[in-house]
This record gives sequence, structure tokens and C-alpha cells, in this order.
Amino acid sequence: MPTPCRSSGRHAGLSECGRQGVRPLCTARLLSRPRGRLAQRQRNTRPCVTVCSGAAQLAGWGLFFTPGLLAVAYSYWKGKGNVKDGFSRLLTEVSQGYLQPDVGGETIPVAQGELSDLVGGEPLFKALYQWFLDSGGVYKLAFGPKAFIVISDPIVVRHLLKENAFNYDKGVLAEILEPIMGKGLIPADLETWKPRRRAIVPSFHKAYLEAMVRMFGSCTHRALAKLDALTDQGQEAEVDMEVEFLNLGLDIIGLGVFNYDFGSVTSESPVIKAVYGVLKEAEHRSTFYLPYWKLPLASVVVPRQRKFHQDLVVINDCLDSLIAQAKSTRNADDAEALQARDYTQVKDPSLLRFLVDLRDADLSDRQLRDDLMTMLIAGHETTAAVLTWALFCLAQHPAEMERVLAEVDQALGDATPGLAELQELPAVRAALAESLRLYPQPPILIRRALAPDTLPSPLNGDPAGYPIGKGADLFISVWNLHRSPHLWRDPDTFRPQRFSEPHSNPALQGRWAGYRPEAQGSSLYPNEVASDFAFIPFGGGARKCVGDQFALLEATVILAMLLRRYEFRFVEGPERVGMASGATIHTANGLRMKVTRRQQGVQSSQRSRELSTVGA
Ligand code: HEM
Repeated sequence: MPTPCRSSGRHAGLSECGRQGVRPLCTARLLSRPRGRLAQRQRNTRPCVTVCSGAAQLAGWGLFFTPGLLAVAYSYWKGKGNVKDGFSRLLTEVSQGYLQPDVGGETIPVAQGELSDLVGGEPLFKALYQWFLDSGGVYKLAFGPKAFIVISDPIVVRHLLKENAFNYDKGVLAEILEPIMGKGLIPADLETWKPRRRAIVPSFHKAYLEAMVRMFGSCTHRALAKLDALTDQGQEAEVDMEVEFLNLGLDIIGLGVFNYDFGSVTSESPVIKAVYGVLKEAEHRSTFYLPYWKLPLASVVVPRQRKFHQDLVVINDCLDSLIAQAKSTRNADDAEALQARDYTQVKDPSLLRFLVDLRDADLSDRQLRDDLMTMLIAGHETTAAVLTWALFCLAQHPAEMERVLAEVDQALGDATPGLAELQELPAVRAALAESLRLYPQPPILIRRALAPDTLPSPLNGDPAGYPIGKGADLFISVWNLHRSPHLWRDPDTFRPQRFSEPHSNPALQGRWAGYRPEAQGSSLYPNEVASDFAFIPFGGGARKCVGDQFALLEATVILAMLLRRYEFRFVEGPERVGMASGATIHTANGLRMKVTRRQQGVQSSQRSRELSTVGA
């Protein structure tokens, strides 16, 4: 068993604060800075506050060689006594003078503030919401060396993600993730992305997903066996369910992506520690003022950078040996033949097996490693967060919990769900979708224009739309879209049934198609098509998440099996859970729950003990 951290009681060694799950990856944490009083002005273009992403843009390494004291003194003077503000302005002025490209967007309303305002209070993605209500679906956030255009309107989002998707890359996000994910799908430039996307999408075929659902069930039995031991003979156990979801998510993604069993539900390994170390460093990089890690000796001199590189070596060694193993047993075929394999029999149904066996695909170790690393990171915390928030929401809404329990008892009983059983769980699926709407992970998507473009007019915006230039940075606020009063009835209420009701806004008639459950097609879950880009937890268009079905099926299996068996109550009340000011939406204090066995769930404990030793 992992040793609990003294300060937090969580597993030690996985992050400095003892938190087993570290925050974000999918978006830059720059969006997470808490806000204070912020002046919002129209058409004032002088940016004052620097955010880390702006710093990441500062290729002008001359700054580093400015004598430190001079910089601090200057910063103190410029910031009228506040070094942070002054330092921010120093960066802003230097970068504006020499580095700021002309990115257009002059007609876009501007919000602006001082860095010293950004203390205490809520994560910035929540502040972006207030500005959205004040300024509309497209506004400019004049923070730092560069301005960012914040988008909260489905018509503009549809344009960015679908209609003109190839005019954009991942910009700031790619800069932060590239040292970790290399040329994996998320940060990849378009040229690298196209062939890799063509290879990876077919690997998530139906037979693979069926095999994965079986694996989700057997991994969940491990968690059940662990909780059974804690709740034996009617005992009540206090468990941080966020940590349990992270452990389970890691085991599942390891098996699904490269058939590697982290075994993190029951043990700890150097590879697990390294994975969390790398995630933590990515967070640090996205929040630090200057990219000091790019300095020639940083990886040797700075202890945390040394550790980051050691962690990368541990993970890369593990991935390299898995890749070498898969290559040594390569059995090349075309995609259709690989999909037609009997996945009830194959020993290794993983994505790595598919990608290595795929004829004419890029087999370079580097590319495969980048792909695996990307999916490992993209598919782990995200799913754990959805489960955490779904349990959080259901525990606060007894009527919704009752509805879900009645369904699970009736449709599932003691069975471990397969794909067919998941069809019978609409209430569980809707609860998960509603949690994703309220707590989208990531809350922001990032884009940078590769060429000039004109953003379509948003609701209440300039009818001419907004011309932007090459290099313009855009934040698509998923949070704002998902909670927009223009798009949803009772946007802040947890009400899973909304996904079975059509909804539209007459003011947007002809421009926004509204939410139409029937447009979901054969998908088991609501999506961007049914909502015309008002619900985009997995993005949309060309760069939509490749693992969306994997993640949703996984979350449905886990949630149904846990709720069937245990009763969950808050240890300290929902307000203690809070929201961490991360760029991805995590809880601030974990999700500590009192867990007891449900009467209906008792029969299945024996079966869990049997199945908990079974792998994929
Ligand atoms: C609930 C869980 C998940 C959520 C909420 C989620 C969310 C997202 C979002 C919003 C994007 C689009 C990013 C953008 O447009 O900038 C994305 C992309 C991606 N996701 Fe996920 N994801 C989840 C699970 C997974 C899983 C399980 C995997 C892999 C097994 C995965 C792999 C990827 C990859 C490779 C991309 C990049 C796709 C591309 O650019 O072509 N994700 N994800």
C-alpha cells in the first residue's frame, strides 16, 4: 500500500503535496489564476497583466541576462510598489515592442486588469464567465504580452472547430505540452497530425471498445474488492473517491493503450510516480513567468528540472520496452483486417498492438512513444475528474441518485456490464453527461490562427463579425458555453433529464439549431452535433477527442458498478470539496466520502473477490 502523506493523508511520493492526482494537462493552467477586481473596458488595448503563456512566447532570452536586481528595481518602480505588476509590465513592454505580432481583432471588446487583482477568489475560467455575460460571446482578454480572444458562442465555436478548423493549431498549448507529448496528436502541427489521426482513429473500433468494456469491468472489480475489504461486516469507511478514480483510471488507460498493468489500485511503482511527476511539471510550466527550463543547463542545475528529466526517462524506458516488445511480434495487416480480429480471444487488444500491426503506418519509436504518452495523459485524469464530479453531483441530489440506483438495480443487478447492458443505463449516462456539462474537463480549448480569418458574428455581436490576424490566440471557453443562459435552461442546475428534452432559443433562430436529442444519432451520449456546438466536452470537428467513447463507456461501467454496491455520503459536506483553481477542473480538497455497503449490492462481493485478480 502507498504511504499516506503527512500533510494531506494522501499517497506520498506522487506529488509534492501528496496529491495523487495533479492538475491539468489538456489546457494551460494560465487560465486558472484566481481573479479579484478586474476592470472591464471596451476598446482599451493596453495590456497590463502578464500570464504564463505570454511568458512562454518570450523567446527573447535577453531578459534572462538582465541583471536580476535591476529587473526587480525596475519592476518595483513600474508596478508602483508591486513587484509582480511591475515585472509583468516589464515583460509586456519588452514583448510588445519586439515580439507582439499584429494579430488584428481591433473591433473586439476588451477586458483588462492588473496582475495584483488576480489574487484570492475563484479560478479565472469562472471570471471569464462574468466577462462573457458583460461583453458577449467574443471578447479580448488584454492580459500580458499578448491579448487572448475568448469565445463563448456556439456559432463562432462551430466556425473554429469545424468550418475553418485547419486555419488553427494548438498555439500556447502545444508549446507547453511539446516537451512531454512531442508530436503526439494533441500538440501536433497539422502536417504531423493528419497521418497520425488517420492511423489512430480506426484503432478505436467497435470490437476494441467491446473488449475495453470487459476490461473496465474487471478493473472495477479490483476497486470493489478494495472497498469491500474496508466496508466488511457493515463497517463505514472514509475514502477519498477522487484518488480511487485516479488509480482506477490509470490502470485502465495503461491496459487499454499499451496493455501495461500499472496495478495502481493496489500498489505503487516508479512508473506511476514518474507519470505523476511529469504531470506536475507540465502544470508548473504552464504557470511560471519565464520558460527558464529552456536555458541550456536548466535540466542539470535546477533540481525540479533534473527530476522532470529523470521521470521522463523512467516513462520513456517503460514505453520503449513495450514498443520493442510489440514490434518483435508484429503481424502486419490493413485496418479492416485488424478490426476483424476476434477480440474475445486476442491476448493483447491494445491500441499499441493495432498501431504496430497497421500496415504502412509510421513505426518510428519516437512517433509511437509520443502517441502513447499523449493518450496516457489525455485519457487518465480527464475520466477520473468526470467520475469525481458525477459522484459529487449525485450525492447532492438524492432524487437523481434514486433514479440512477433504481435503473442500475433493475438493468444491471449483479452483472458486470457489457456493451449491451450499457444501452440500458440512460440515467447513468445522462448523469455523466450533465456532470461534464457543469464541470467540463478541460474548461478551455486553445487555438492560434495560422492565417487571417474573420470570426462570424456571435449573438449580440458586431454583425460584420471580427477580422483577426495570423498569430491571434483564442480561448474557447467550454465552461461558458456549457453554462450559457442563452443556450440552456437553468444552466447552473444539475438536471440530467435536460438531455432528453429539445431546447432552442428563438433569438438565435436560423443561426443556432438548438439542442435536439434526436440529432444525437446512434451515439449513446449527447454530443456537439445534437447541441450544435453548445455542448463540447470532447471538442468537435477534425480535432475532436479520439477517446470520447472509450472514456464515456469507462465512466458508465465504473459509476454503475460502484453505485450498485455502495452508498456514498459526504464526510464534511459538499462545500468542503470546492473547486481547485486548476486549468482543468479538479476538486480543491479531494472527494472524501463515507462509504458503506448497500443491501442490494451485497450479493456481488463474492464475485468481486473472484474477479479482482483478473486483468484485461
Ligand atoms: C472524459 C474524458 C475525456 C475528456 C473530457 C477529453 C476531452 C478532450 C478534448 C476537449 C479534446 C479536444 C482538445 C482540443 O480540441 O483542443 C480532446 C482531444 C484528445 N483526446 Fe480526449 N478526453 C477524454 C478522454 C480521452 C481518452 C480516454 C483518450 C485516449 C485513450 C483521449 C485522447 C485524446 C487525443 C489523442 C486527443 C487529440 C485529438 C486530435 O487532436 O486529433 N482523450 N480530448
